[in-house]
Amino acid sequence: MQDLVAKLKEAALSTSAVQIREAFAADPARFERYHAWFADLLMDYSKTAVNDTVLGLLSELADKAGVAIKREAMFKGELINFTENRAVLHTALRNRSNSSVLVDGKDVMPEVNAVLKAMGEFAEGVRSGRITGATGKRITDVVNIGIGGSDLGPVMTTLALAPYHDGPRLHYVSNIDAAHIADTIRLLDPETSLFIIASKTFTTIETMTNAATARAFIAKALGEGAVQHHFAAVSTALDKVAAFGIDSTRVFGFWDWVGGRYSIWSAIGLPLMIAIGSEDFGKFLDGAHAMDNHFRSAPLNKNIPILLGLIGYYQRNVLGCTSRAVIPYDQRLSRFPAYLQQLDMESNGKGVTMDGSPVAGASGPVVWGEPGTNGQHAFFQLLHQGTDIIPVEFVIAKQGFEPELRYQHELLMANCVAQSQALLKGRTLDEAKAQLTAQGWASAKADKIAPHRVFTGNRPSITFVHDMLTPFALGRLIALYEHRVFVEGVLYGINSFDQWGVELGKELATGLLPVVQGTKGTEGLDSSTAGLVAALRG
Ligand SMILES: O=P(O)(O)OC[C@H]1O[C@](O)(CO)[C@@H](O)[C@@H]1O
Repeated sequence: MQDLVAKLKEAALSTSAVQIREAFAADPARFERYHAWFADLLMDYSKTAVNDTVLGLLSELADKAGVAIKREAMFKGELINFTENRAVLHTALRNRSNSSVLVDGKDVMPEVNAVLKAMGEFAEGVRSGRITGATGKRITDVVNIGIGGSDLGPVMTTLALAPYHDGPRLHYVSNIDAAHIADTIRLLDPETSLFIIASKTFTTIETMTNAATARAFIAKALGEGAVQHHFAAVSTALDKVAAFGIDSTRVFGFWDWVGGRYSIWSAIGLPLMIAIGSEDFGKFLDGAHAMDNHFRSAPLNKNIPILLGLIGYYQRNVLGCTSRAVIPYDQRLSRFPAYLQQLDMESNGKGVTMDGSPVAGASGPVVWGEPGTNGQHAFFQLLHQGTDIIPVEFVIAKQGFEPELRYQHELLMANCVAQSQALLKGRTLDEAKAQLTAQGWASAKADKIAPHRVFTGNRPSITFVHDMLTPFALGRLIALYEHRVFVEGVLYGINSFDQWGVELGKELATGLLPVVQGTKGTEGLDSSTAGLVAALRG
């Protein structure tokens, strides 16, 4: 592996000697060579610093790291999350072919289908008004209480699919900060509210605490007996859900082989299903399944998740880019970057390889972003003229859902393409001077100001274009990014499916609670921690 990385570093020197902008000048058909289609989804990666040598070496690296073998191991339910002794089978949740998927010799598909059916019945019952609150009133507001993977997926997808939202209003409460639940409850009529407690483990302190607050809200307003009518739960820990007092007919299970950040396809997707209906939720699963099939079968040079993973790895580990920005030119994808932060950074933010030795180079980058065009008026300055090179990934649809406002969509598209063009092209000192002189500036003044108006250009971006942000397209897009994270994880040689890095803070918070409450002293704490606790206690 390391010899290939060294060769890639050499190749990268020659590529950057060529520069992306010059590569376009030298090869007018560059786009033809460096783009891929999957149905209506286009990936344009011609504006990245790759050439055939780099792609050839990356493909060798993928072979050597065993991307194809490990991909099959994942789809077949092998225990690839070895630190937790678990299979990784979010793909089974959207296995629309229904072919059997074995875990420990047992086909998981009958259970997957049974939960999906139960979710559908419940969701349609709430949507139609057949399932009501304790006083017989129709449910108008559904509140999902969960955090991390039990929140980000449903929140992000509910916003993304707003044009399909014809069920009750959805609210999401995640933060332990009382402000979150208080501000939500203030909007609710208890008689017409349904709470879904979503937690894989059913132990997460934020979720359990917010759930208790919600329970008290219902019990106080409608009596203890009403609780069963106003709560449902999604979890793998059915015993703990029963102890909370949620009726077993309103509990939707999933399995330890579904990672939290990969769980939107499971019963964790229940709020989305209530919002858009089971039929459109099925189309969302169809889209992800289509991407799974593409990932499994397309040749490497046409395989969009593999290409995205290879280029992501190259930018991070060979070119040394420490972060990447994902900029959807789609307001409804406003939470997509936040969703990707958990997906990518909780998966690939690791320091040791599978055998426990330190990662040789870098592992996953910082992932961040905001929708365009808003980002243009905030942080794009740094993307264009800052000293760090930050690869950008743009996502845009050919059509919006507002045909009567087509002009606005045209402006959105023009801006998206213009940003990738500006990152590539830049503006030289001579061009900046010429522009100022043409505007009538005196030569000395133009000389002084021109350097501030120079854009280095040659800044990489990938652009995804699809027809429209339908449930199918959204499922496909999320699955695409899941598989890119998988590919990069294999190249880094790490386990992308555990998350031990979140444990220490949780443990320490538990220990600090009595100190913050004042029932335990600050002895033994470092002076900063003790000082902060003292300041907070006042
Ligand atoms: O669904 P749970 O068990 O409440 O966990 C919530 C989130 O907490 C984490 O374990 C990290 O703190 C995530 O991986 C997970 O998505």
